[in-house]
Amino acid sequence: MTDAVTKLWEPSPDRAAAAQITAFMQKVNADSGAGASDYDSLWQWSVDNPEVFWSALWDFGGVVGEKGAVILSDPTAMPGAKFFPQGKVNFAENLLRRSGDGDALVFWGEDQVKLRYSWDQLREQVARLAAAFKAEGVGPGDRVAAFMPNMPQTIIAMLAATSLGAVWSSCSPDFGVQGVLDRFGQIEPTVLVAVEGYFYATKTHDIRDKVAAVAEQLPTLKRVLVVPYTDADPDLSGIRHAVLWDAYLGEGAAPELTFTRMPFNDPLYIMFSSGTTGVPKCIVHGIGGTLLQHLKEHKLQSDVRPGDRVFYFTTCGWMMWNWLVSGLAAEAALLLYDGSPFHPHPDILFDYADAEGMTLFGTSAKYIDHLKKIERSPKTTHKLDSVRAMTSTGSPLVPEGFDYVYAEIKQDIQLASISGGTDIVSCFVLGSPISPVWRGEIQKRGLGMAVEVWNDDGKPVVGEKGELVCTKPFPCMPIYFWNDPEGEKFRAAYFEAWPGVWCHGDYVELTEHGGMIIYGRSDAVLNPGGVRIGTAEIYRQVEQMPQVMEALVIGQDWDNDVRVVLFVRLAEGVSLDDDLIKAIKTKIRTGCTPRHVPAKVLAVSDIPRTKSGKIVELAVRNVVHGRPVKNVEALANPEALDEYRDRAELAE
Ligand SMILES: CC(=O)CC(=O)O
Repeated sequence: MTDAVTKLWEPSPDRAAAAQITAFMQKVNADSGAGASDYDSLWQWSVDNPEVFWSALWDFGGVVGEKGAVILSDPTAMPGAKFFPQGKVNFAENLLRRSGDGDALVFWGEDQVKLRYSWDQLREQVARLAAAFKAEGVGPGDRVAAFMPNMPQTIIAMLAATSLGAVWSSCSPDFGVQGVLDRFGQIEPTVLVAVEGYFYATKTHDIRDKVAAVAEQLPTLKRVLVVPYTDADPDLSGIRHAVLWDAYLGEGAAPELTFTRMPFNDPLYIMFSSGTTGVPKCIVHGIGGTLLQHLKEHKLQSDVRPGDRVFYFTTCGWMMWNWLVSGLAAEAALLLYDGSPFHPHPDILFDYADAEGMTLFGTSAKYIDHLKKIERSPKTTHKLDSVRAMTSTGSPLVPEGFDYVYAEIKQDIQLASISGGTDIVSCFVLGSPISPVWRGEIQKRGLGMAVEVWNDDGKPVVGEKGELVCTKPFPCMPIYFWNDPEGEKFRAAYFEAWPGVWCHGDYVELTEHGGMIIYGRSDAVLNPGGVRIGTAEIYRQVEQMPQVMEALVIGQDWDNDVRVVLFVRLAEGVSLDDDLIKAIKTKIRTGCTPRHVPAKVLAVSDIPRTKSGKIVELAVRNVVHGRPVKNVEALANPEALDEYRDRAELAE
């Protein structure tokens, strides 16, 4: 049920000609006879020739390291294929390839703290910290964990750890003690890097008690390195093994920075599944796979160039932080922000864009939806001259969100809705700087990613809804799950539906433009009367209504069938009377089909979400069915679930 689709943007011929992906295409045409003339033919060649493609990408991305003679071993084993099995790289070495006094990191902690590091200063800080870590005994394979905001010291610590071949894992300081222990307790870190407090929505949060409790319960810790953020001289007497950042880094001449080159497929990051279905799974990503994939996504798919200024609104508990920091490998400066994106006022990120010459503005669909709801018009209040691309993720960006960006933010911009996630620390589908943007569609499938949409019979379909699958190995597949020696949890997570094929769990449609529409998570699909409905189809309709701020929809088991139940958070001063319920149902009936119309519409004051902002349909479904919700620690607002429990309206 795709509407007539409008082309909203197209790169000018000059812009397309100057894009790095064009240079890459010319190179592989000349060197390897790729015969590509546009994005789609380049994509086809890349998935048909994975060894040539990923090897060419290594060269084009200027990867620092040793490639080895073998590009791909066991090419048909999935899982099991290995890219660059003899390759050796160091992640930090690749990110610190630039030097000089130009900006490498800029930081705004809301409007409270501003910091700036040049490439040389960044390198010096990394060198000091790496030497201190090394003296502590940190080496290859050891885990360094961070309980940190998205600030420069987090990146410095990651680079110092990975320069030594250590493995990095992070979560944001709004996590509760149990949430941190559920994650870091599994991976047994040697060092914890933490702040003493953080700012959110202009308030200061002192987290020393949380840090102390975490340190107490992580027996493997040798050191807790504390970054003073909200208080320059905090009392750390309650935190075992605590030392302040400056004291730990030391004074005097900085030591020389060296890099331990590690096997390409050794661990770099440990990420965590959102964990609302049990203790979070520890997803381990490899050094080389992450590096190569991010080089591709930055340079080719987002046209990030040396000297660019890349921003993503993220915490370091979300994989978009890992994606952002790799921008250093494309020689871009990173614009970091921590805190609320709406404080001290709703335009703060646009102030940041103008003040710092932002070139890529990365954000979430929820942020765009919210700006639209509160009727901001950044194009009239800000210049935004430097911004060439905007990316959106976290949940599907609806067609009206595309309209809003072009009408109210900027007309000449590549708007790339992107999607993949923690499981691959990157994207399956994302932007193409040489292709049009069609309303409501993610532009393209990522180069080298053999993404298809399969129907229930496991047949590829176009223009029909189905499962997003990837049929061939790709380098940024997790290398394994932590504490899963036989790989059982790993296989169960991705390869159960179709052996040998990655099934991502997204309910999607491949369009005639080679673009993708995401209708929601497959496990949240509603099934009234046996008809499959993606949750995003319903959100798209109700969130257009000014009375509705946000919505969450589930299927409730009812009378041997499933009925659709819609929860709405209403705008201030609006109440859910019969007229509004009728208007909501009419909007859904006319925008979708009678099958989509909810049997029940209920008002709630809050929508539960994970700490990275994703609404948790499955947790609500469990609460409504009286089933336990595992690991509520993963939620930003677990108390919100109470409103969904034992609702009398859902018993009749
Ligand atoms: C790239 C993404 O898919 C990010 C996310 O939604 O988690």
